[in-house]
Amino acid sequence: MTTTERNVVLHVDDVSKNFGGLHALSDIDLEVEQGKTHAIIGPNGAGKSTLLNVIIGRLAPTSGAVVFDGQVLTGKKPHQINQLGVARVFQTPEIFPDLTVLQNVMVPAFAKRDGAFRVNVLRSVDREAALRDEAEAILEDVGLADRRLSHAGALSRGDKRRMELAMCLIQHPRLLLLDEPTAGMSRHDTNTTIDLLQKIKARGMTKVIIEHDMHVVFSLADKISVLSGGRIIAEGLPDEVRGNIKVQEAYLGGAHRVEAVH
Ligand SMILES: Nc1ncnc2c1ncn2[C@@H]1O[C@H](COP(=O)(O)OP(=O)(O)OP(=O)(O)O)[C@@H](O)[C@H]1O
Repeated sequence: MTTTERNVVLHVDDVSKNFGGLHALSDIDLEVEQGKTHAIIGPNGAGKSTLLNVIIGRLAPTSGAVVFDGQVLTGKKPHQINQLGVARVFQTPEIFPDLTVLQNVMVPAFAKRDGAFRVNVLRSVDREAALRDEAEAILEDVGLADRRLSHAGALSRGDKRRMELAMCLIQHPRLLLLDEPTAGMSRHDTNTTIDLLQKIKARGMTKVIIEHDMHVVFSLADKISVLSGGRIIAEGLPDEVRGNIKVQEAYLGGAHRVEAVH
């Protein structure tokens, strides 16, 4: 089947990234289909965050290119890539600690609309009742409605991550990149986030997710790519990857089975 028939929206084309003499990524090819959730797993230091940072323009690849929906992202700045409909949730949430939770969620919507953060953004925030209604609905979705008037800096780590997810969702991204979205969350909050991400999937949003928690991976992923030592060593449907002996060996040194990681 050709990539057009499969409706591939994100192509990572032969990407390598060196840090000095370290080959963090070598010859990475990845295809992500419209509306699917593609998980990237692998041991610590495998190159997962580096790959995500190359996709969003935070790092320039040493060679190769990233193409989203027919547009070459490589060489564009992160905010330009964001304008094309690509949003991301980082391992360490990037938030405005002195603003309220509600204001934090509204700011990215203005940034997307205006192309950049404006000095008068807070004045605009007050005028935009419709946007506030949407932000409140999204906060309801992520389970933070009752914290909407709290200062963002006062939130727990898990709540900050949910707020950052809300900051992404209000941009209505076509591609959402998630770097360990449930890190720091309790099992209950993790399951709530899985439910939310499944709901988003039902709306057709394409997602790339980096995750160590195999419960999250196997709950959400349509396809899994396994990175080890900067190379993709296996790729396929969750059941194919689960049973792949190379993955068992590389991912866990052969000590455990992938499905045993919780
Ligand atoms: N800015 C940098 N400068 C030098 N080396 C780096 C840089 N960023 C990452 N590396 C190295 O590149 C390799 C891949 O790192 P990366 O953070 O992408 O791995 P990862 O799979 O995301 O790991 P983890 O699961 O621990 O987050 C590691 O050896 C790391 O030390």
